[in-house]
Amino acid sequence: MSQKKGLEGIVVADSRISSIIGSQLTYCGYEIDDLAENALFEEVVYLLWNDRLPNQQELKEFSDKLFELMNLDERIYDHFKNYPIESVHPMTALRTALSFTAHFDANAENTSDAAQKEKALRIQAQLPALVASFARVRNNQEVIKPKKGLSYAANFLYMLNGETPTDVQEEAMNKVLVLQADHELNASTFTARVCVATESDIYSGITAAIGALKGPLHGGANEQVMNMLKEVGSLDQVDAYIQKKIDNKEKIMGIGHRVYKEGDPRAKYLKHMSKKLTEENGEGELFEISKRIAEIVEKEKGLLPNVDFYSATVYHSLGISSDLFTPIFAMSRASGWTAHILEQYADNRLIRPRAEYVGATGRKYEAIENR
Ligand SMILES: CC(=O)SCCNC(=O)CCNC(=O)[C@H](O)C(C)(C)COP(=O)(O)OP(=O)(O)OC[C@H]1O[C@@H](n2cnc3c(N)ncnc32)[C@H](O)[C@@H]1OP(=O)(O)O
Ligand SMILES: O=C([O-])CC(=O)C(=O)O
Repeated sequence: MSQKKGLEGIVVADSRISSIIGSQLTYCGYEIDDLAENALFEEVVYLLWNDRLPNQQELKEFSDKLFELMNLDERIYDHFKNYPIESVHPMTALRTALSFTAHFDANAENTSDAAQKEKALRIQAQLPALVASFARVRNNQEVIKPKKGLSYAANFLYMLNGETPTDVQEEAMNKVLVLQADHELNASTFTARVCVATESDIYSGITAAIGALKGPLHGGANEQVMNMLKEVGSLDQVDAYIQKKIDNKEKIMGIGHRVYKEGDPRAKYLKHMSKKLTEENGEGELFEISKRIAEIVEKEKGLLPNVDFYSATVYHSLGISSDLFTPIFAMSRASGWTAHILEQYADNRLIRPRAEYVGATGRKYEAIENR
């Protein structure tokens, strides 16, 4: 296949934010394993935006500011009530809602460095509140405001469920957020960079990125993985189900990657977490089904699980509805999107590739009655 289809392997930017070499992923020079084991998601966001980890005082100020901005304008909570709620996918809702939040930001069009950073912070803070409040409004539940003193991960679960999460739940959510925060020039990040390279605003860049993440070949795969597991139903059905998909040349969701050919380094954490959490919930069979799917696809096609494969059962074990999986991915990836947008602004040039014309030539306009 020609490289130009899908821009495979084509380097189009210099970036200091994340790097993929073989199966090694780093954020600003820190290995993903180190950060997944030790870091709070807020620290990772700070790292991606400032190219260094915060000290204690900086982290406190940063977390306080995030908390402050998490409280949405009442009109934003209210606007969800005007959605034809039963039919709106949460990613569609998020795409609209994030765009709507720009209406409440007096600095939306301000292009100073300070204003751009402030907007990044505002977006990062508002996303969990948007996802959680949409989920509650569609279920006819009261919206829950963030609680002071909780981490970003815990506050999201609190706003979603109305209960402070257990340590195990908070740790799992934090880890998933850290693991998905950035990933070089994936499709949604590239989308964000293309958008703001026209000197458009950061809200437009993030709205465009949410749209790109939604697709099942990208972030939308996590929801499809859960649908597949439900469809398979039980361990004894896996082999026949997957063989049929392979025979029909259908893609198996959560498997394969454009860059990683020897395995996605994030998947091993998520696999481990999936095993632990599903067993604790008495749903160990879901993990066993996932593991068997991965074994068959590796044997038959030589393809390995990506970040979306085991994250599905991790989210499911946290009691999260499957159509919220991709919005949660967006909450995490917003940190990378905004980091890349700020990097693009700092050294911008319009992104405008070429296409090779392969269509008809030499046609002449013909009057409509003669066609
Ligand atoms: C956060 C993320 O975005 S991670 C990716 C999430 N997406 C998914 O999980 C969706 C399923 N996976 C896929 O569709 C692909 O592997 C992608 C989109 C991730 C990568 O795609 P590309 O690099 O473009 O690979 P491409 O789609 O060209 O596949 C190459 C070959 O492997 C096959 N293949 C790739 N992924 C899969 C899969 N999941 N199941 C079955 N076959 C697959 C293709 O059918 C193709 O086979 P062929 O050469 O016989 O036609
Ligand atoms: O990099 C990619 O193409 C997809 C991916 O894994 C991500 O966005 O995390």
